[in-house]
Amino acid sequence: MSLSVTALSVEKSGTAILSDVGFSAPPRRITGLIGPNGAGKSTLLSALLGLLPANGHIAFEGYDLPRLNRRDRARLLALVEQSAATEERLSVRDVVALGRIPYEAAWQSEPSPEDDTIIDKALSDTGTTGFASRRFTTLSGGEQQRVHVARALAQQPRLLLLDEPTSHLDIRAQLQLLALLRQKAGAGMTILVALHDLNLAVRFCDHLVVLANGRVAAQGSPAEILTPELLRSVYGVSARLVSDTTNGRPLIVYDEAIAEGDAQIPD
Ligand SMILES: Nc1ncnc2c1ncn2[C@@H]1O[C@H](COP(=O)(O)OP(=O)(O)OP(=O)(O)O)[C@@H](O)[C@H]1O
Repeated sequence: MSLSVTALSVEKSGTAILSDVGFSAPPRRITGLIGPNGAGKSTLLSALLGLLPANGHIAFEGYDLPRLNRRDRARLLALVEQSAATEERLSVRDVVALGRIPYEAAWQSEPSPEDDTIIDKALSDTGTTGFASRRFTTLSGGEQQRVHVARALAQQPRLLLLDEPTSHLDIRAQLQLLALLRQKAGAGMTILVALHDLNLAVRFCDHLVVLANGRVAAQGSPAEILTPELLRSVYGVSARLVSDTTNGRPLIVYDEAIAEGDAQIPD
């Protein structure tokens, strides 16, 4: 069953940040959450994880997510945040092991042999095995980002949420991460990923949800919804879509930012 969000609203400091947001993310697929700066993508991901008070309905695989306790929710879904504070002294392996906390028995102080296998797999999937014994804070931004993905994978979620997971990655690491997400979706994970790179979104996502001004401006397959009109009205750019014969998906070629008054961002 899909992730289904209905009439979701979030306020911060008395300001409406998300209003009447409704969308679904198909199971075992990658859904891209796109939209300009400030559209509400991070707020939406935090609300799905239950980190913010929100009104509305969030259902996943028959569960009413806001009604689940923290531990059950953490076994069902994981979030890779844009930036996450991490305890200074932890090794990379310790950070990834945090993903196993929702499964720990009350008396358990060390990861079990089964946990160790899962942690090893998460490290190798993200190409971070070589850093395992390093102190996390000594890693570069891109290396840290991959470790945060490993921590979320170690959580073995059925629903994986990622907030701009490619922002610090070089192009090879970006392609590797998105290929890994495709593999995880193929193996049964439902994935919702906020992305700024629309060409990556077109190439790797099965479904897109476009946020603008805290509302859903469009949702559907990349080919259906990414039109020059949408790029103009939501992002304020003039752009063309050209066909890429290698994978049948279009490529976006950006021409220029249009004058602010010309963009018609939906209210
Ligand atoms: N405490 C607050 N009070 C008022 N507005 C806030 C508060 N916190 C966040 N906002 C606003 O909420 C909006 C949505 O922020 P959010 O971080 O969800 O956007 P985003 O789509 O993830 O942006 P980006 O692409 O820049 O990461 C922004 O305009 C932000 O300024």
